[in-house]
Amino acid sequence: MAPELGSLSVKPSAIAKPPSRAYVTFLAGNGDYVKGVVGLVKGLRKVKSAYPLVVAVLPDVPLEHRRILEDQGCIVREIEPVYPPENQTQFAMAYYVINYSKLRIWEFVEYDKMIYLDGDIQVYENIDHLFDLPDGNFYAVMDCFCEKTWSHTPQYKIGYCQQCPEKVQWPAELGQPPALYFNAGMFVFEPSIATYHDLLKTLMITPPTPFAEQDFLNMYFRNIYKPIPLVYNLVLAMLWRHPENVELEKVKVVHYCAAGSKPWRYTGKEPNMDREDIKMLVKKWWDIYNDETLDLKRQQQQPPQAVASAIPVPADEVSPEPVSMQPFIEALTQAGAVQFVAAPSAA
Ligand SMILES: O=c1ccn([C@@H]2O[C@H](COP(=O)(O)OP(=O)(O)O)[C@@H](O)[C@H]2O)c(=O)[nH]1
Ligand SMILES: OC[C@H]1O[C@H](O[C@@H]2[C@@H](O)[C@H](O)[C@@H](O)[C@H](O)[C@@H]2O)[C@H](O)[C@@H](O)[C@H]1O
Ligand SMILES: [Mn+2]
Repeated sequence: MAPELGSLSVKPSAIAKPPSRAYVTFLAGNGDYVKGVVGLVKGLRKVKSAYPLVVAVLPDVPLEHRRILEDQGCIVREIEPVYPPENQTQFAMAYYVINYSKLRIWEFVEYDKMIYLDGDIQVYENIDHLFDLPDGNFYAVMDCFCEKTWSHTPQYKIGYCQQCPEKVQWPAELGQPPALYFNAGMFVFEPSIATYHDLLKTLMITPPTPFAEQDFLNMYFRNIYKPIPLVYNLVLAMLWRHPENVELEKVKVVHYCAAGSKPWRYTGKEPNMDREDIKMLVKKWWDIYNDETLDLKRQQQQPPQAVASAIPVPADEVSPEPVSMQPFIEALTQAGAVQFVAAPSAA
């Protein structure tokens, strides 16, 4: 029976709900990584990201730190730690054992899509367009195997790196070259309860390895991993290990993961830390961290019309141009296993 006009009702499922998206980071301990997260949320604000920053905090993150983050507009979510099975593994860094707790973010299913960023990452150009990448894949930037932290691996021992596979050929007697391997400091993913439970179940039967959850995530997502250009996660060691692959002026996201490069602990004494580009990137981080006009409280005190002028946003960052995803998507659909996903032209 045709419904009367007045009684027309639209099925809830017919009302398309806007996709729910957020950036997410991970914070553990009562130390100084909270500064990294404050810098990150201010950086996302400076590039006018349209999405919030969720912070997955372990129980040991003090209330004072949680308040600082909430005052900056972060959504603070407490998570329980995740530990790998009992093991004798020597992690590349002893504290890496706590990084398995990152796996809890797959449980944040109130979001359809999330971009994970380490707390030692800064976003210098808007990357919101990455949320429009096709669903069903795991997007991240390829890592580099040349730092001493990799000295336990066969690729390090023969001088092979995926960043320059033609420089030292992978010897046939070692079988297939290693699968493409991503840095787990930044990735685009879709939270899912089924994936979350399967991740934890798989973890319990997977012997831990030196790069902890990064190795585990590479193994787990190897069939749907799609490399994205390094402009989305500049692992600092690339500057001295593969300068030919880096166009610093095009880099959108910097990952302060090289030893001695955490801006809030920077002394300039460790190897490579006296480089001019490192000093410039550390200053760039501090400029945002110290910029009070980027503090949420300050912004809320000013009438909206004043806010736009209060933040001296460089011309190329003013209301970021919509980025066409087509080139990205075409590259993805054509990409076999190996090719990069080319950055969109306007990116
Ligand atoms: O004491 C710590 C160690 C790590 N982390 C979090 O875990 C991430 C991964 O650790 P880190 O970035 O130090 O690893 P790297 O990328 O330098 O290897 C950090 O960015 C933080 O988000 C933290 O909050 N507290
Ligand atoms: O727990 C393992 C960690 O492994 C990764 O860091 C490494 C990796 O990038 C190496 O390639 C570098 O040589 C090294 O300096 C750097 O610390 C992730 O950045 C981090 O989020 C986390 O997953
Ligand atoms: Mn990191």
